[in-house]
Amino acid sequence: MITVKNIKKSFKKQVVFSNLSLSIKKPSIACFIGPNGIGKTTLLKVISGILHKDEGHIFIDEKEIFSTNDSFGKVSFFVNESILIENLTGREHLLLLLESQKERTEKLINYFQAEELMKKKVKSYSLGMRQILLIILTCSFDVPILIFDEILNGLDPKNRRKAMNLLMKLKKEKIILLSSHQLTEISEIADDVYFLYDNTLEKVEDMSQARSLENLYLEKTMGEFDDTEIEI
Ligand SMILES: Nc1ncnc2c1ncn2[C@@H]1O[C@H](COP(=O)(O)OP(=O)(O)OP(=O)(O)O)[C@@H](O)[C@H]1O
Repeated sequence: MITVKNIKKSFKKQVVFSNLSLSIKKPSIACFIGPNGIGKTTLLKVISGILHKDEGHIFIDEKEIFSTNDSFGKVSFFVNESILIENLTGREHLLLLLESQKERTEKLINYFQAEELMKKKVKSYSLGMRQILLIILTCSFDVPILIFDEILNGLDPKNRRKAMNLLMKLKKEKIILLSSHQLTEISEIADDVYFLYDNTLEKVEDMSQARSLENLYLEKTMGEFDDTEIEI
């Protein structure tokens, strides 16, 4: 269970968000959507304890989270590809994992048919290959909360479908937090969608009412929409 109460985060003078609250009580997929630069990644990092918040409270299973020390063993989050080490192979990254996670990891490698990928150095990886490694690393931890930032980015249709099926399976027993711009896929797998915009976190109450999540998104951000033709 995750409870977020009135959190605020700023970088120097820039307030990214303030007074945001959220409660997720049962295993499910919750996805954060919203414009570029609005604060989705920052919110995921704050919830996981990677970034310190300025104000407010975060509780995971009633334990207050101040840093990754508090979320350790409860949350798996590999932030994004910047965490990968270019001169190591995929397999060498897996050496960071505990012995108890190895069986799970091998199942994931097999699932993504990533045996060859694991032998290569990360510096030779494409965007999609990096994403697969991040998914394998994150899911190797059998913890109650998994967090993915833009997990579906760069995956080809087959691997995207595999990743979605994996999330659908894992959500039966875990809370999964995602950020994404892939609204069609998100409307297929997410139980709850939260729209981060204008310093509010609005839950999309009835996704069936919206003709599609994308239409809803465009309606909300229409004021910003500028269809001026480019002079080039
Ligand atoms: N380490 C940092 N130092 C200073 N500003 C930061 C830092 N990280 C993020 N920001 C700023 O915080 C704001 C939110 O960024 P964030 O990465 O959370 O957005 P996002 O919603 O995930 O965007 P996108 O959809 O483009 O990935 C942006 O204005 C960004 O420039």
